[in-house]
Amino acid sequence: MVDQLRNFDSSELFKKTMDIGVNCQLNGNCKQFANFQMSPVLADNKMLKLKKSCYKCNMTDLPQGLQNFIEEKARVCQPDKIHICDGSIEEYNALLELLQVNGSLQKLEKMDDCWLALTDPKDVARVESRTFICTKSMRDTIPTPKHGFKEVDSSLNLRNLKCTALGNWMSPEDLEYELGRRLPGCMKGRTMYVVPYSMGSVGGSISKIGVELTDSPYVVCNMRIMTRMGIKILGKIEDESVFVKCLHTVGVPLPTKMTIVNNWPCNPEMTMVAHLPEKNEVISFGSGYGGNSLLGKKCFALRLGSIIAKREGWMAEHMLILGITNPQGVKKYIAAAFPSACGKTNLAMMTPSVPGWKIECVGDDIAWMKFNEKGELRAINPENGFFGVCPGTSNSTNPIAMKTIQKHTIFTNVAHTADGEVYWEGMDDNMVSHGEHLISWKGKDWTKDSKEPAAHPNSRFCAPAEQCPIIDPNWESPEGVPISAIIFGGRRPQGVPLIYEAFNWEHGVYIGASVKSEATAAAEHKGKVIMHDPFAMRPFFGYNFGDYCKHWLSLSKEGRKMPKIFHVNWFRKSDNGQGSFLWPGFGENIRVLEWIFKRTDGDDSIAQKTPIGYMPKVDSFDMEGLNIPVGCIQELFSLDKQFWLGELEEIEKYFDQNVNISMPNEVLDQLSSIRERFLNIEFFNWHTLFGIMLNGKTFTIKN
Ligand SMILES: Nc1nc2c(ncn2[C@@H]2O[C@H](COP(=O)(O)OP(=O)(O)OP(=O)(O)O)[C@@H](O)[C@H]2O)c(=O)[nH]1
Ligand SMILES: O=C([O-])CC(=O)C(=O)O
Ligand SMILES: [Mn+2]
Repeated sequence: MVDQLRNFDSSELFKKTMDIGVNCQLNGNCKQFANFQMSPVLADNKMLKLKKSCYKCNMTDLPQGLQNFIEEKARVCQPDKIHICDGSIEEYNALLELLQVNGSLQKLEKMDDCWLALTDPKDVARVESRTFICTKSMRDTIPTPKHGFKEVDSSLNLRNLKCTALGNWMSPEDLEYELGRRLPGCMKGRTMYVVPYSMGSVGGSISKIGVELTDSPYVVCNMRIMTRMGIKILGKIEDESVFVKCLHTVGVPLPTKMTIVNNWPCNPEMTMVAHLPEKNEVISFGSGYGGNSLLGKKCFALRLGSIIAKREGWMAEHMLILGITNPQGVKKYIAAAFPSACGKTNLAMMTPSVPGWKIECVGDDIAWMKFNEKGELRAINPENGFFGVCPGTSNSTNPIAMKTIQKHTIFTNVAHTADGEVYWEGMDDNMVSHGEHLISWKGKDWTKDSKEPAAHPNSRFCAPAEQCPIIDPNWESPEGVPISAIIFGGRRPQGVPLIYEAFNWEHGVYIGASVKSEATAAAEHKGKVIMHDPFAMRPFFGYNFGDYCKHWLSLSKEGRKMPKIFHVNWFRKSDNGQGSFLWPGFGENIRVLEWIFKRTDGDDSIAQKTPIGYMPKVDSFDMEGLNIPVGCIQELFSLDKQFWLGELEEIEKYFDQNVNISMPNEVLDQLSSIRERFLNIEFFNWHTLFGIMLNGKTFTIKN
């Protein structure tokens, strides 16, 4: 029977009716085999029971462009079966059951329709070193570094990959070679799922369509949460040019001699995530995790998205979007870009500590933003769910996220209790009675005395956005919400104050270009080094960063209401970056948003000029009820001249070496102006409530 399956001619398949989701009897007829979903582990003739009334689709009725795409990839990847996803709840449940039967998912019995996947420990985060863009001209993708490319380890198995601090590039010829030794037969023994999806509400003016072919039912289930997925999308595909073509495979054809760990097939030695902007295509091989496999997210919405956005004059950014309402009932929207695992989900779902203020969530990771004909910047969240970091999420830090993830959620790499509840580092103690033993993300017995963490630092929840108790009423608005402010930020243990504001758009572009942050667990980086992460987009640029800066600069035009640009830092530490966080963060961040809110109203009485931008003035910053020592407040707002001169020198060197001749002069001019202002400090009014450190001296000047 299996042999029969192997031998079917995929082109035959396309002449047949794709009758999906209907109970079929196994009768050994290849033609019919092609036509339905069956679990490979249910070979005892127990059919996966899909309820009636699922989508019935004649393959030849599918849009021609889609038929061509499926056929082309099926010929190469040679799946045993093809399943066109209808996106129904019946299909979702059947896939969850399939994953449960084959041991890739466990049901979390104490929760409502919640599931746990434990991955192969080799496949736990995005692999930036194996992620690249393929264009004819290298210059389109990356700036040429002044002192040559990074050395590429031959163990990557990526021929002639050109690696830089601002992205990786491969030529079409080399890509062809690499695909040639990966794709042929890569889906043997598996089902190829066809996942049509929309980024943004279906039919919205900023929305776009993608189709992901994947051999991972785990990916299908997560895509159903993260995107609008299923047959409702098919009607939107008129021709080939309107959808982004995504191909994903775990890279483990069956039968296999490879050791499969945790029933999580993956192929780390051969993993690659390739983007082909000239073909509107993404090809991801070997990893099942997060941004490597849910191709609508980073690959489409950010990397290809940023290219499309540049071409069409809009922006695709790694930003949360929130609605903020003041005690008088005035509402605004703010977008914020922080690098991975630096607090976007937390800010987007914040519970304000100051009474009277309200936060509502539009999105927690990605924003697509476009100026409308009135000159307003309108933003949509192209996603449909949250793929959020678990560790650190608790009823005290992010109660809204905790409420969001109690049902219909897929968890990956968290710990769990014997009776089926989730657990991770930083979760409220009363969620799980301690002393009780847990099972760690590695599937081992775990107690609080264990040396290894219970959950992987990059463990994630995947939950439908509509479950968020503070989801914004306009979160699916097709024309998007109006953006009044853009915030940049990162983890800066030293030197960078809690909040400052750009003098103008060009200065804001410089601030975005100079974002730096301590490395986190969201990618493969080791240790706590401070890395450059311009616009929080370094791993996600689809094209040359110099051109990206030019694009941002070009957005400021007559007649447009340009949002004000800010920089925040929740992560400054005492003792020159060695001690504890100075700022309580989380719900207290509302105090910073309050200042930003007032600034977008044009309140000049609350700001003063410093060399790096506007900062809060005496008494303008709401400190009431904040229980932290005055010394901490002073340190949070202090500006150290030597630190900043060093910082500017380092950024200048980074631009010079890595962006080189691609960097627009406007950005470099901003850097020179900041240095100039530091060297001529008397130009500024230095009086602040908090005191400013200059040359190591502290001036605390009362107004
Ligand atoms: N100290 C402090 N930690 C924070 C704050 N906000 C978030 N964190 C922690 O930072 C980690 C990541 O936060 P997230 O909100 O999930 O980060 P993200 O930017 O959405 O991450 P990605 O999904 O990877 O893009 C969690 O452990 C949080 O608890 C804050 O204001 N202060
Ligand atoms: O892409 C991922 O795996 C998760 C994510 O949001 C990020 O890393 O920023
Ligand atoms: Mn992210």
